[in-house]
Amino acid sequence: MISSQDEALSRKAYETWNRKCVDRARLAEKNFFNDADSSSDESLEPTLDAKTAKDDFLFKSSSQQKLNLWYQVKNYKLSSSVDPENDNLYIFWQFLVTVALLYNAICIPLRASFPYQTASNLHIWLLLDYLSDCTYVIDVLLFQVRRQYLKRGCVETDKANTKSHYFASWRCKRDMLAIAPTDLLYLLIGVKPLIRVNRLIKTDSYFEFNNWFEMSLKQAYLFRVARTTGYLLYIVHLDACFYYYISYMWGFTSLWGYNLKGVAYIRCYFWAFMTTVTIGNVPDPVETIEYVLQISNYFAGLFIFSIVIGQVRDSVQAASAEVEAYRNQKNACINYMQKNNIPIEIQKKVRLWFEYTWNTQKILNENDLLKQMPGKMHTELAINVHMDVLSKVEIFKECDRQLLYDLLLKLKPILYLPGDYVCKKGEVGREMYIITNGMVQVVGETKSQIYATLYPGTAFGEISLLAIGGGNRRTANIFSPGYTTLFILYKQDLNEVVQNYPEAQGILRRKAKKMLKKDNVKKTITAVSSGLHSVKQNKGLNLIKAVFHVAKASNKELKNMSKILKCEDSKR
Ligand SMILES: Nc1nc2c(ncn2[C@@H]2O[C@@H]3COP(=O)(O)O[C@H]3[C@H]2O)c(=O)[nH]1
Repeated sequence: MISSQDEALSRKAYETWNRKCVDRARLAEKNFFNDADSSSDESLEPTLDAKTAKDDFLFKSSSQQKLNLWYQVKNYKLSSSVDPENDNLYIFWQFLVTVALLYNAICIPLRASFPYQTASNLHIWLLLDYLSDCTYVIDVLLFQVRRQYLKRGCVETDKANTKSHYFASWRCKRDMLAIAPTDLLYLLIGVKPLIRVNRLIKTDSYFEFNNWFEMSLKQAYLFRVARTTGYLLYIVHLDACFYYYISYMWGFTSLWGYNLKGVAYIRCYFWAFMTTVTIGNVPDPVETIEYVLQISNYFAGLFIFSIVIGQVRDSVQAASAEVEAYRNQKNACINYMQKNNIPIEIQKKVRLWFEYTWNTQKILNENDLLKQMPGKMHTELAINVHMDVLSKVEIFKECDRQLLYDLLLKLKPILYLPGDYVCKKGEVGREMYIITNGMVQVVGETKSQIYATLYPGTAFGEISLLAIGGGNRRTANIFSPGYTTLFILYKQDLNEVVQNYPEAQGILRRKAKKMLKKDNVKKTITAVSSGLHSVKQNKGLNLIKAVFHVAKASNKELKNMSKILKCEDSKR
Protein backbone atom coordinates (compact mmCIF):
# COMPACT_ATOMS: atom_id res chain seq x y z
CA MET A 1 0.00 0.00 0.00
CA ILE A 2 1.21 3.49 -0.76
CA SER A 3 0.66 5.90 2.10
CA SER A 4 -0.59 9.44 1.62
CA GLN A 5 2.85 10.68 2.70
CA ASP A 6 4.44 8.60 -0.05
CA GLU A 7 1.91 9.91 -2.49
CA ALA A 8 2.65 13.52 -1.48
CA LEU A 9 6.36 12.76 -1.86
CA SER A 10 5.75 11.18 -5.20
CA ARG A 11 3.58 14.05 -6.38
CA LYS A 12 6.30 16.55 -5.37
CA ALA A 13 9.01 14.53 -7.12
CA TYR A 14 6.84 14.24 -10.20
CA GLU A 15 6.11 17.95 -10.26
CA THR A 16 9.81 18.79 -9.85
CA TRP A 17 10.63 16.40 -12.67
CA ASN A 18 7.91 17.87 -14.83
CA ARG A 19 9.08 21.42 -14.17
CA LYS A 20 12.63 20.44 -15.05
CA CYS A 21 11.44 18.91 -18.31
CA VAL A 22 9.65 22.13 -19.20
CA ASP A 23 12.72 24.18 -18.21
CA ARG A 24 14.93 21.94 -20.29
CA ALA A 25 12.60 22.23 -23.28
CA ARG A 26 12.59 26.02 -22.90
CA LEU A 27 16.38 26.04 -22.66
CA ALA A 28 16.62 23.88 -25.79
CA GLU A 29 14.20 26.18 -27.59
CA LYS A 30 16.17 29.23 -26.50
CA ASN A 31 19.41 27.58 -27.59
CA PHE A 32 17.85 26.79 -30.94
CA PHE A 33 16.79 30.36 -31.50
CA ASN A 34 20.11 31.74 -30.30
CA ASP A 35 22.45 29.14 -31.76
CA ALA A 36 24.38 31.82 -33.61
CA ASP A 37 25.70 33.27 -30.41
CA SER A 38 24.75 30.93 -27.63
CA SER A 39 28.11 31.13 -25.88
CA SER A 40 27.72 34.79 -25.15
CA ASP A 41 24.25 34.48 -23.68
CA GLU A 42 24.83 34.18 -19.96
CA SER A 43 21.20 33.58 -19.13
CA LEU A 44 21.43 30.20 -20.82
CA GLU A 45 23.98 29.00 -18.26
CA PRO A 46 22.23 27.06 -15.49
CA THR A 47 22.50 28.82 -12.13
CA LEU A 48 24.25 27.20 -9.16
CA ASP A 49 20.86 26.53 -7.57
CA ALA A 50 19.63 24.83 -10.69
CA LYS A 51 22.79 22.70 -10.79
CA THR A 52 22.33 21.62 -7.17
CA ALA A 53 18.67 20.89 -7.83
CA LYS A 54 19.67 18.83 -10.87
CA ASP A 55 22.21 16.85 -8.80
CA ASP A 56 19.58 16.33 -6.13
CA PHE A 57 17.24 15.08 -8.76
CA LEU A 58 19.79 12.64 -10.15
CA PHE A 59 20.43 11.24 -6.68
CA LYS A 60 16.83 10.30 -6.13
CA SER A 61 16.52 6.72 -4.90
CA SER A 62 15.16 4.07 -7.23
CA SER A 63 12.11 3.53 -4.98
CA GLN A 64 11.18 7.16 -5.47
CA GLN A 65 11.50 6.73 -9.23
CA LYS A 66 9.09 3.82 -9.00
CA LEU A 67 6.72 6.08 -7.09
CA ASN A 68 7.04 8.60 -9.92
CA LEU A 69 5.98 5.97 -12.40
CA TRP A 70 3.06 4.95 -10.22
CA TYR A 71 2.08 8.59 -9.93
CA GLN A 72 2.18 8.98 -13.72
CA VAL A 73 -0.10 5.98 -14.20
CA LYS A 74 -2.44 7.29 -11.52
CA ASN A 75 -2.27 10.74 -13.00
CA TYR A 76 -3.16 9.29 -16.42
CA LYS A 77 -6.31 7.68 -15.07
CA LEU A 78 -7.33 10.90 -13.44
CA SER A 79 -6.79 13.01 -16.53
CA SER A 80 -10.16 14.26 -17.64
CA SER A 81 -10.13 13.67 -21.39
CA VAL A 82 -8.38 11.64 -24.07
CA ASP A 83 -7.08 12.97 -27.35
CA PRO A 84 -8.17 10.34 -29.92
CA GLU A 85 -5.36 11.26 -32.33
CA ASN A 86 -2.43 11.31 -29.96
CA ASP A 87 -3.22 9.36 -26.83
CA ASN A 88 -1.26 6.12 -27.22
CA LEU A 89 -3.31 4.20 -24.67
CA TYR A 90 -6.54 5.20 -26.41
CA ILE A 91 -5.19 4.11 -29.80
CA PHE A 92 -3.97 0.83 -28.29
CA TRP A 93 -7.41 0.25 -26.84
CA GLN A 94 -9.06 0.84 -30.19
CA PHE A 95 -6.69 -1.81 -31.55
CA LEU A 96 -7.84 -4.26 -28.85
CA VAL A 97 -11.49 -3.50 -29.63
CA THR A 98 -10.72 -4.10 -33.32
CA VAL A 99 -9.21 -7.49 -32.48
CA ALA A 100 -12.28 -8.33 -30.36
CA LEU A 101 -14.61 -7.27 -33.18
CA LEU A 102 -12.71 -9.39 -35.72
CA TYR A 103 -12.85 -12.34 -33.31
CA ASN A 104 -16.63 -11.97 -33.09
CA ALA A 105 -17.04 -11.39 -36.84
CA ILE A 106 -15.11 -14.56 -37.71
CA CYS A 107 -16.07 -16.89 -34.89
CA ILE A 108 -19.81 -16.21 -34.49
CA PRO A 109 -20.78 -17.50 -38.00
CA LEU A 110 -18.15 -20.25 -37.73
CA ARG A 111 -19.50 -21.57 -34.45
CA ALA A 112 -23.10 -21.12 -35.58
CA SER A 113 -22.69 -23.31 -38.68
CA PHE A 114 -19.72 -25.66 -38.22
CA PRO A 115 -19.61 -28.11 -35.32
CA TYR A 116 -16.57 -26.45 -33.79
CA GLN A 117 -18.27 -25.47 -30.55
CA THR A 118 -18.59 -28.58 -28.43
CA ALA A 119 -19.36 -29.28 -24.79
CA SER A 120 -15.66 -30.01 -24.15
CA ASN A 121 -14.37 -26.68 -25.51
CA LEU A 122 -17.33 -24.48 -24.55
CA HIS A 123 -15.45 -22.96 -21.59
CA ILE A 124 -12.68 -21.71 -23.92
CA TRP A 125 -15.19 -20.08 -26.27
CA LEU A 126 -17.00 -18.47 -23.36
CA LEU A 127 -13.73 -17.18 -21.91
CA LEU A 128 -12.81 -15.60 -25.27
CA ASP A 129 -16.35 -14.18 -25.61
CA TYR A 130 -16.24 -12.49 -22.23
CA LEU A 131 -12.71 -11.20 -22.75
CA SER A 132 -13.90 -9.50 -25.94
CA ASP A 133 -16.95 -8.17 -24.07
CA CYS A 134 -14.63 -6.72 -21.41
CA THR A 135 -12.66 -4.75 -24.02
CA TYR A 136 -15.98 -3.32 -25.30
CA VAL A 137 -17.17 -2.33 -21.84
CA ILE A 138 -13.82 -0.81 -20.79
CA ASP A 139 -13.74 1.12 -24.05
CA VAL A 140 -17.08 2.73 -23.26
CA LEU A 141 -16.51 3.36 -19.55
CA LEU A 142 -12.88 4.49 -19.60
CA PHE A 143 -12.31 5.92 -23.03
CA GLN A 144 -15.40 6.91 -25.00
CA VAL A 145 -16.88 8.98 -22.19
CA ARG A 146 -13.63 10.99 -22.01
CA ARG A 147 -13.04 11.25 -25.75
CA GLN A 148 -12.35 14.85 -26.79
CA TYR A 149 -14.50 16.38 -29.51
CA LEU A 150 -14.73 19.65 -31.39
CA LYS A 151 -17.18 22.22 -30.13
CA ARG A 152 -17.51 25.29 -32.34
CA GLY A 153 -14.05 24.55 -33.71
CA CYS A 154 -12.41 24.22 -30.27
CA VAL A 155 -11.32 21.00 -28.57
CA GLU A 156 -13.66 20.21 -25.70
CA THR A 157 -11.79 18.54 -22.83
CA ASP A 158 -14.18 18.96 -19.93
CA LYS A 159 -15.15 15.51 -18.63
CA ALA A 160 -18.81 16.39 -18.00
CA ASN A 161 -19.14 17.72 -21.52
CA THR A 162 -17.33 14.82 -23.21
CA LYS A 163 -19.57 12.43 -21.31
CA SER A 164 -22.83 14.10 -22.28
CA HIS A 165 -21.60 14.52 -25.86
CA TYR A 166 -20.90 10.79 -26.04
CA PHE A 167 -24.24 9.82 -24.51
CA ALA A 168 -26.05 11.98 -27.05
CA SER A 169 -24.13 10.53 -30.02
CA TRP A 170 -25.06 7.74 -32.42
CA ARG A 171 -21.81 6.08 -31.54
CA CYS A 172 -23.07 5.60 -27.99
CA LYS A 173 -26.30 4.03 -29.26
CA ARG A 174 -24.35 1.62 -31.45
CA ASP A 175 -21.99 0.82 -28.57
CA MET A 176 -24.91 0.16 -26.23
CA LEU A 177 -26.50 -2.20 -28.75
CA ALA A 178 -23.15 -3.95 -29.21
CA ILE A 179 -22.66 -4.55 -25.48
CA ALA A 180 -26.29 -5.41 -24.74
CA PRO A 181 -26.12 -8.67 -22.69
CA THR A 182 -27.97 -10.82 -25.24
CA ASP A 183 -26.06 -13.80 -23.82
CA LEU A 184 -28.69 -13.91 -21.09
CA LEU A 185 -30.86 -15.67 -23.67
CA TYR A 186 -28.49 -18.64 -23.28
CA LEU A 187 -30.52 -19.37 -20.16
CA LEU A 188 -33.62 -19.84 -22.29
CA ILE A 189 -32.40 -21.40 -25.54
CA GLY A 190 -28.93 -22.70 -24.73
CA VAL A 191 -25.50 -21.48 -25.92
CA LYS A 192 -26.30 -20.39 -29.48
CA PRO A 193 -23.45 -18.16 -30.75
CA LEU A 194 -25.73 -16.30 -33.20
CA ILE A 195 -27.30 -14.61 -30.17
CA ARG A 196 -24.09 -12.58 -29.92
CA VAL A 197 -24.44 -11.18 -33.44
CA ASN A 198 -25.06 -7.70 -31.98
CA ARG A 199 -21.35 -7.63 -31.01
CA LEU A 200 -20.61 -6.90 -34.67
CA ILE A 201 -22.19 -3.46 -34.37
CA LYS A 202 -19.16 -1.98 -32.63
CA THR A 203 -17.61 -0.87 -35.90
CA ASP A 204 -16.72 2.74 -34.90
CA SER A 205 -13.60 1.66 -33.06
CA TYR A 206 -12.64 -0.56 -35.99
CA PHE A 207 -12.89 2.31 -38.49
CA GLU A 208 -11.22 4.73 -36.13
CA PHE A 209 -8.23 2.48 -35.63
CA ASN A 210 -8.10 1.72 -39.36
CA ASN A 211 -7.99 5.42 -40.26
CA TRP A 212 -5.32 6.14 -37.67
CA PHE A 213 -3.22 3.21 -38.87
CA GLU A 214 -3.64 4.15 -42.53
CA MET A 215 -2.61 7.75 -41.82
CA SER A 216 0.47 6.64 -39.96
CA LEU A 217 1.72 4.44 -42.80
CA LYS A 218 4.15 5.59 -45.46
CA GLN A 219 2.74 3.28 -48.12
CA ALA A 220 -0.92 3.43 -47.17
CA TYR A 221 -2.06 2.05 -50.53
CA LEU A 222 -0.53 -1.36 -49.68
CA PHE A 223 -2.60 -1.43 -46.50
CA ARG A 224 -5.74 -0.42 -48.43
CA VAL A 225 -5.20 -3.26 -50.91
CA ALA A 226 -4.59 -5.72 -48.04
CA ARG A 227 -7.74 -4.51 -46.27
CA THR A 228 -9.91 -4.88 -49.38
CA THR A 229 -8.52 -8.38 -49.94
CA GLY A 230 -9.35 -9.12 -46.31
CA TYR A 231 -12.98 -8.07 -46.94
CA LEU A 232 -13.14 -10.43 -49.93
CA LEU A 233 -11.74 -13.33 -47.89
CA TYR A 234 -14.22 -12.56 -45.12
CA ILE A 235 -17.15 -12.69 -47.54
CA VAL A 236 -15.86 -16.05 -48.77
CA HIS A 237 -15.70 -17.14 -45.12
CA LEU A 238 -19.37 -16.19 -44.61
CA ASP A 239 -20.26 -18.04 -47.81
CA ALA A 240 -18.41 -21.15 -46.61
CA CYS A 241 -20.32 -21.07 -43.32
CA PHE A 242 -23.59 -20.70 -45.19
CA TYR A 243 -22.73 -23.55 -47.59
CA TYR A 244 -21.93 -25.87 -44.69
CA TYR A 245 -25.14 -24.90 -42.92
CA ILE A 246 -27.29 -25.66 -46.01
CA SER A 247 -25.50 -28.99 -46.50
CA TYR A 248 -26.15 -29.80 -42.86
CA MET A 249 -29.83 -28.92 -43.25
CA TRP A 250 -30.07 -31.50 -46.03
CA GLY A 251 -28.28 -34.13 -44.01
CA PHE A 252 -25.15 -33.96 -46.21
CA THR A 253 -26.96 -36.07 -48.79
CA SER A 254 -27.13 -33.56 -51.66
CA LEU A 255 -24.59 -34.06 -54.48
CA TRP A 256 -24.22 -30.29 -54.69
CA GLY A 257 -23.53 -29.75 -50.98
CA TYR A 258 -20.66 -30.70 -48.71
CA ASN A 259 -20.37 -34.47 -48.35
CA LEU A 260 -18.54 -34.87 -45.03
CA LYS A 261 -15.24 -35.68 -46.74
CA GLY A 262 -11.96 -34.06 -45.62
CA VAL A 263 -11.66 -31.09 -43.27
CA ALA A 264 -15.10 -29.47 -43.37
CA TYR A 265 -13.99 -25.84 -43.16
CA ILE A 266 -11.26 -26.16 -45.82
CA ARG A 267 -13.61 -27.98 -48.24
CA CYS A 268 -16.41 -25.46 -47.75
CA TYR A 269 -14.02 -22.50 -48.03
CA PHE A 270 -12.69 -23.97 -51.29
CA TRP A 271 -16.23 -24.30 -52.69
CA ALA A 272 -17.15 -20.78 -51.57
CA PHE A 273 -13.99 -19.35 -53.11
CA MET A 274 -14.62 -21.11 -56.43
CA THR A 275 -18.20 -19.81 -56.61
CA THR A 276 -17.55 -16.32 -55.29
CA VAL A 277 -14.70 -15.54 -57.63
CA THR A 278 -16.72 -17.32 -60.39
CA ILE A 279 -13.89 -19.69 -61.26
CA GLY A 280 -16.53 -22.42 -61.53
CA ASN A 281 -15.49 -26.07 -61.47
CA VAL A 282 -17.98 -26.82 -58.69
CA PRO A 283 -20.58 -29.62 -58.67
CA ASP A 284 -23.69 -28.85 -60.76
CA PRO A 285 -26.82 -28.14 -58.73
CA VAL A 286 -29.59 -30.73 -58.95
CA GLU A 287 -32.51 -29.39 -56.97
CA THR A 288 -34.25 -26.12 -57.90
CA ILE A 289 -33.31 -24.58 -54.59
CA GLU A 290 -29.68 -25.48 -55.27
CA TYR A 291 -29.92 -23.73 -58.64
CA VAL A 292 -31.35 -20.64 -56.99
CA LEU A 293 -28.60 -20.64 -54.36
CA GLN A 294 -25.87 -21.20 -56.92
CA ILE A 295 -27.15 -18.41 -59.18
CA SER A 296 -27.43 -15.95 -56.30
CA ASN A 297 -23.94 -16.96 -55.20
CA TYR A 298 -22.50 -16.38 -58.67
CA PHE A 299 -24.31 -13.06 -58.88
CA ALA A 300 -23.14 -11.90 -55.46
CA GLY A 301 -19.62 -13.14 -56.23
CA LEU A 302 -19.54 -11.25 -59.52
CA PHE A 303 -20.81 -8.11 -57.90
CA ILE A 304 -18.52 -8.25 -54.88
CA PHE A 305 -15.52 -9.30 -56.89
CA SER A 306 -15.90 -6.44 -59.34
CA ILE A 307 -16.15 -3.97 -56.43
CA VAL A 308 -13.05 -5.43 -54.84
CA ILE A 309 -11.10 -5.41 -58.11
CA GLY A 310 -12.22 -1.82 -58.70
CA GLN A 311 -11.02 -0.81 -55.25
CA VAL A 312 -7.66 -2.48 -55.71
CA ARG A 313 -7.29 -0.72 -59.08
CA ASP A 314 -8.16 2.65 -57.48
CA SER A 315 -5.67 2.13 -54.66
CA VAL A 316 -2.86 1.16 -57.02
CA GLN A 317 -3.75 4.02 -59.36
CA ALA A 318 -3.75 6.52 -56.50
CA ALA A 319 -0.39 5.21 -55.38
CA SER A 320 1.13 5.55 -58.84
CA ALA A 321 -0.54 8.89 -59.69
CA GLU A 322 2.53 10.92 -58.74
CA VAL A 323 4.86 8.67 -60.72
CA GLU A 324 2.46 8.96 -63.67
CA ALA A 325 2.43 12.78 -63.42
CA TYR A 326 6.25 12.81 -63.30
CA ARG A 327 6.44 10.56 -66.38
CA ASN A 328 3.96 12.76 -68.28
CA GLN A 329 5.94 15.92 -67.51
CA LYS A 330 9.20 14.27 -68.50
CA ASN A 331 7.73 12.89 -71.76
CA ALA A 332 6.17 16.25 -72.65
CA CYS A 333 9.54 17.92 -72.16
CA ILE A 334 11.36 15.28 -74.21
CA ASN A 335 8.80 15.65 -77.07
CA TYR A 336 9.22 19.42 -76.95
CA MET A 337 13.02 19.12 -77.18
CA GLN A 338 12.81 16.62 -80.04
CA LYS A 339 10.36 18.79 -81.98
CA ASN A 340 12.66 21.79 -81.62
CA ASN A 341 15.81 19.84 -82.56
CA ILE A 342 17.55 20.64 -79.31
CA PRO A 343 21.14 19.28 -79.29
CA ILE A 344 21.44 15.76 -77.89
CA GLU A 345 23.87 16.91 -75.16
CA ILE A 346 21.28 19.32 -73.76
CA GLN A 347 18.53 16.71 -74.07
CA LYS A 348 20.66 14.30 -72.04
CA LYS A 349 21.17 16.94 -69.38
CA VAL A 350 17.44 17.64 -69.12
CA ARG A 351 16.69 13.92 -68.76
CA LEU A 352 19.37 13.65 -66.10
CA TRP A 353 17.83 16.59 -64.24
CA PHE A 354 14.37 14.97 -64.30
CA GLU A 355 15.71 11.65 -63.08
CA TYR A 356 17.93 13.03 -60.32
CA THR A 357 15.29 15.45 -59.05
CA TRP A 358 12.67 12.71 -58.94
CA ASN A 359 14.97 10.16 -57.31
CA THR A 360 16.10 12.53 -54.58
CA GLN A 361 12.95 14.57 -53.89
CA LYS A 362 10.05 12.50 -55.30
CA ILE A 363 8.55 15.80 -56.37
CA LEU A 364 9.45 18.10 -59.27
CA ASN A 365 8.26 21.37 -57.86
CA GLU A 366 7.89 21.50 -54.12
CA ASN A 367 6.63 25.08 -54.27
CA ASP A 368 3.53 24.09 -56.29
CA LEU A 369 2.54 21.82 -53.41
CA LEU A 370 3.20 24.36 -50.68
CA LYS A 371 1.53 27.27 -52.48
CA GLN A 372 -1.89 25.67 -51.99
CA MET A 373 -1.60 26.00 -48.22
CA PRO A 374 -2.39 28.94 -45.97
CA GLY A 375 0.66 31.17 -45.31
CA LYS A 376 1.20 30.09 -41.70
CA MET A 377 1.03 26.42 -42.53
CA HIS A 378 3.39 26.94 -45.46
CA THR A 379 5.88 28.64 -43.10
CA GLU A 380 5.55 25.84 -40.56
CA LEU A 381 6.24 23.17 -43.16
CA ALA A 382 9.09 25.15 -44.66
CA ILE A 383 10.61 25.65 -41.18
CA ASN A 384 10.52 21.93 -40.52
CA VAL A 385 11.95 20.94 -43.88
CA HIS A 386 14.53 23.66 -44.51
CA MET A 387 15.24 25.53 -41.29
CA ASP A 388 18.24 23.47 -40.30
CA VAL A 389 19.94 24.38 -43.60
CA LEU A 390 19.09 28.07 -43.38
CA SER A 391 20.09 28.39 -39.72
CA LYS A 392 23.59 27.13 -40.64
CA VAL A 393 24.12 29.87 -43.23
CA GLU A 394 26.94 31.99 -41.89
CA ILE A 395 25.72 35.33 -43.28
CA PHE A 396 22.26 34.85 -41.73
CA LYS A 397 23.50 33.72 -38.33
CA GLU A 398 23.32 37.15 -36.75
CA CYS A 399 20.06 38.08 -38.44
CA ASP A 400 16.63 38.19 -36.82
CA ARG A 401 14.92 34.76 -36.65
CA GLN A 402 11.79 36.25 -38.20
CA LEU A 403 13.87 37.31 -41.20
CA LEU A 404 14.82 33.67 -41.70
CA TYR A 405 11.17 32.60 -41.54
CA ASP A 406 10.27 35.24 -44.15
CA LEU A 407 13.18 34.13 -46.33
CA LEU A 408 12.11 30.47 -46.09
CA LEU A 409 8.93 31.25 -48.00
CA LYS A 410 10.87 32.83 -50.83
CA LEU A 411 13.42 30.07 -51.35
CA LYS A 412 13.12 27.91 -54.44
CA PRO A 413 15.06 24.66 -54.70
CA ILE A 414 17.09 24.08 -57.86
CA LEU A 415 19.42 21.34 -59.01
CA TYR A 416 22.73 21.75 -60.87
CA LEU A 417 24.27 18.82 -62.70
CA PRO A 418 27.94 17.82 -62.83
CA GLY A 419 29.87 20.28 -65.02
CA ASP A 420 27.33 23.14 -64.77
CA TYR A 421 28.34 26.70 -64.03
CA VAL A 422 25.98 28.27 -61.48
CA CYS A 423 27.18 31.72 -62.47
CA LYS A 424 30.05 33.27 -64.37
CA LYS A 425 32.17 36.29 -63.56
CA GLY A 426 30.83 39.42 -65.24
CA GLU A 427 27.23 38.21 -65.55
CA VAL A 428 24.48 40.36 -64.09
CA GLY A 429 23.55 38.97 -60.64
CA ARG A 430 19.80 38.56 -60.26
CA GLU A 431 19.73 35.97 -57.50
CA MET A 432 21.76 34.56 -54.66
CA TYR A 433 22.12 30.91 -53.65
CA ILE A 434 22.32 28.69 -50.59
CA ILE A 435 23.86 25.24 -50.89
CA THR A 436 21.64 22.53 -49.46
CA ASN A 437 23.35 19.45 -50.85
CA GLY A 438 26.60 18.74 -52.67
CA MET A 439 29.23 21.46 -53.16
CA VAL A 440 30.39 24.19 -55.55
CA GLN A 441 33.78 25.62 -56.37
CA VAL A 442 34.90 29.21 -56.84
CA VAL A 443 37.09 28.85 -59.93
CA GLY A 444 39.28 31.05 -62.09
CA GLU A 445 39.44 31.18 -65.86
CA THR A 446 39.56 27.39 -66.01
CA LYS A 447 37.84 24.82 -63.83
CA SER A 448 41.20 23.56 -62.60
CA GLN A 449 41.98 26.92 -60.91
CA ILE A 450 40.03 26.28 -57.72
CA TYR A 451 40.11 29.20 -55.27
CA ALA A 452 37.63 27.89 -52.75
CA THR A 453 35.13 25.08 -52.22
CA LEU A 454 31.75 25.93 -50.72
CA TYR A 455 29.73 23.33 -48.81
CA PRO A 456 26.07 22.97 -47.62
CA GLY A 457 24.98 25.86 -45.46
CA THR A 458 27.04 28.38 -47.46
CA ALA A 459 25.39 31.26 -49.28
CA PHE A 460 26.92 32.94 -52.30
CA GLY A 461 26.04 35.42 -55.00
CA GLU A 462 25.15 38.24 -52.61
CA ILE A 463 27.96 40.58 -53.74
CA SER A 464 26.44 41.40 -57.12
CA LEU A 465 22.91 41.22 -55.72
CA LEU A 466 23.60 43.94 -53.17
CA ALA A 467 25.95 45.79 -55.59
CA ILE A 468 28.68 45.68 -52.97
CA GLY A 469 31.51 45.31 -55.44
CA GLY A 470 30.47 48.58 -57.03
CA GLY A 471 28.14 47.08 -59.65
CA ASN A 472 25.68 44.29 -60.21
CA ARG A 473 28.17 41.97 -61.96
CA ARG A 474 29.29 38.60 -60.63
CA THR A 475 32.76 38.78 -59.12
CA ALA A 476 33.65 35.08 -59.46
CA ASN A 477 32.89 31.92 -61.42
CA ILE A 478 30.94 29.28 -59.51
CA PHE A 479 31.20 25.72 -60.78
CA SER A 480 29.27 22.60 -59.78
CA PRO A 481 31.57 19.53 -59.98
CA GLY A 482 28.78 17.07 -59.07
CA TYR A 483 25.04 17.09 -58.33
CA THR A 484 24.35 20.18 -56.26
CA THR A 485 21.04 21.25 -54.82
CA LEU A 486 20.72 24.94 -54.10
CA PHE A 487 18.11 27.32 -52.87
CA ILE A 488 17.62 30.30 -55.14
CA LEU A 489 16.68 33.62 -53.61
CA TYR A 490 15.72 36.22 -56.21
CA LYS A 491 16.87 39.83 -55.84
CA GLN A 492 13.32 41.14 -55.64
CA ASP A 493 12.43 38.61 -52.89
CA LEU A 494 15.58 39.37 -50.90
CA ASN A 495 14.96 43.12 -51.16
CA GLU A 496 11.32 42.65 -50.14
CA VAL A 497 12.34 40.74 -47.02
CA VAL A 498 15.43 42.74 -46.15
CA GLN A 499 13.69 46.14 -46.33
CA ASN A 500 11.81 45.19 -43.14
CA TYR A 501 15.08 44.31 -41.41
CA PRO A 502 17.53 47.20 -42.00
CA GLU A 503 20.10 45.74 -39.58
CA ALA A 504 20.17 42.53 -41.65
CA GLN A 505 21.11 44.56 -44.73
CA GLY A 506 24.04 45.95 -42.77
CA ILE A 507 25.17 42.47 -41.73
CA LEU A 508 24.95 41.15 -45.28
CA ARG A 509 26.91 44.13 -46.63
CA ARG A 510 29.62 43.87 -43.96
CA LYS A 511 30.11 40.18 -44.62
CA ALA A 512 30.23 40.62 -48.38
CA LYS A 513 32.72 43.51 -48.04
CA LYS A 514 34.96 41.29 -45.90
CA MET A 515 34.95 38.77 -48.72
CA LEU A 516 35.89 41.38 -51.30
CA LYS A 517 38.69 42.61 -49.05
CA LYS A 518 39.98 39.05 -48.86
CA ASP A 519 39.80 38.97 -52.67
CA ASN A 520 42.01 42.05 -52.83
CA VAL A 521 44.50 40.49 -50.45
CA LYS A 522 44.51 37.37 -52.59
CA LYS A 523 45.12 39.47 -55.68
CA THR A 524 47.90 41.37 -53.91
CA ILE A 525 49.59 38.19 -52.77
CA THR A 526 49.36 36.77 -56.28
CA ALA A 527 50.76 39.94 -57.76
CA VAL A 528 53.54 40.20 -55.16
CA SER A 529 54.56 36.60 -55.53
CA SER A 530 54.59 36.94 -59.33
CA GLY A 531 56.55 40.22 -58.86
CA LEU A 532 59.07 38.46 -56.64
CA HIS A 533 59.34 35.76 -59.20
CA SER A 534 60.15 38.45 -61.78
CA VAL A 535 62.73 40.01 -59.47
CA LYS A 536 64.42 36.67 -59.47
CA GLN A 537 64.35 36.72 -63.26
CA ASN A 538 65.17 40.47 -63.36
CA LYS A 539 61.95 41.53 -65.10
CA GLY A 540 61.55 45.17 -64.03
CA LEU A 541 58.00 45.69 -65.27
CA ASN A 542 56.54 43.02 -62.99
CA LEU A 543 58.49 44.39 -60.07
CA ILE A 544 56.79 47.79 -60.55
CA LYS A 545 53.43 46.01 -60.72
CA ALA A 546 54.19 44.19 -57.47
CA VAL A 547 55.24 47.36 -55.69
CA PHE A 548 52.03 49.08 -56.88
CA HIS A 549 49.83 46.37 -55.38
CA VAL A 550 51.85 46.27 -52.17
CA ALA A 551 51.26 50.00 -51.83
CA LYS A 552 47.53 49.48 -52.25
CA ALA A 553 47.31 46.80 -49.57
CA SER A 554 46.30 47.68 -46.01
CA ASN A 555 48.77 48.15 -43.16
CA LYS A 556 48.36 44.65 -41.90
CA GLU A 557 48.81 43.15 -45.30
CA LEU A 558 51.82 45.45 -45.89
CA LYS A 559 53.50 44.02 -42.81
CA ASN A 560 52.86 40.53 -44.10
CA MET A 561 54.17 41.45 -47.51
CA SER A 562 57.34 42.99 -46.04
CA LYS A 563 57.85 39.82 -44.05
CA ILE A 564 57.59 37.84 -47.28
CA LEU A 565 59.97 40.27 -49.01
CA LYS A 566 62.49 40.05 -46.14
CA CYS A 567 62.25 36.32 -46.28
CA GLU A 568 62.85 36.31 -50.01
CA ASP A 569 65.79 38.77 -49.55
CA SER A 570 67.45 36.58 -46.99
CA LYS A 571 67.04 33.62 -49.29
CA ARG A 572 68.83 35.53 -52.03
N1 LIG B 1 34.64 37.44 -55.23
C1 LIG B 1 34.58 36.33 -54.51
N2 LIG B 1 33.38 35.72 -54.41
C2 LIG B 1 33.30 34.61 -53.66
C3 LIG B 1 34.41 34.06 -53.00
N3 LIG B 1 34.00 32.94 -52.34
C4 LIG B 1 32.68 32.84 -52.58
N4 LIG B 1 32.26 33.86 -53.38
C5 LIG B 1 30.88 34.04 -53.84
O1 LIG B 1 30.85 33.84 -55.26
C6 LIG B 1 29.87 34.71 -55.74
C7 LIG B 1 29.88 35.03 -57.21
O2 LIG B 1 28.84 35.94 -57.47
P1 LIG B 1 28.77 37.33 -56.64
O3 LIG B 1 29.89 38.17 -57.07
O4 LIG B 1 27.41 37.87 -56.71
O5 LIG B 1 29.04 36.85 -55.13
C8 LIG B 1 30.12 35.98 -54.95
C9 LIG B 1 30.37 35.45 -53.57
O6 LIG B 1 29.16 35.35 -52.87
C10 LIG B 1 35.66 34.70 -53.13
O7 LIG B 1 36.68 34.26 -52.60
N5 LIG B 1 35.68 35.83 -53.88
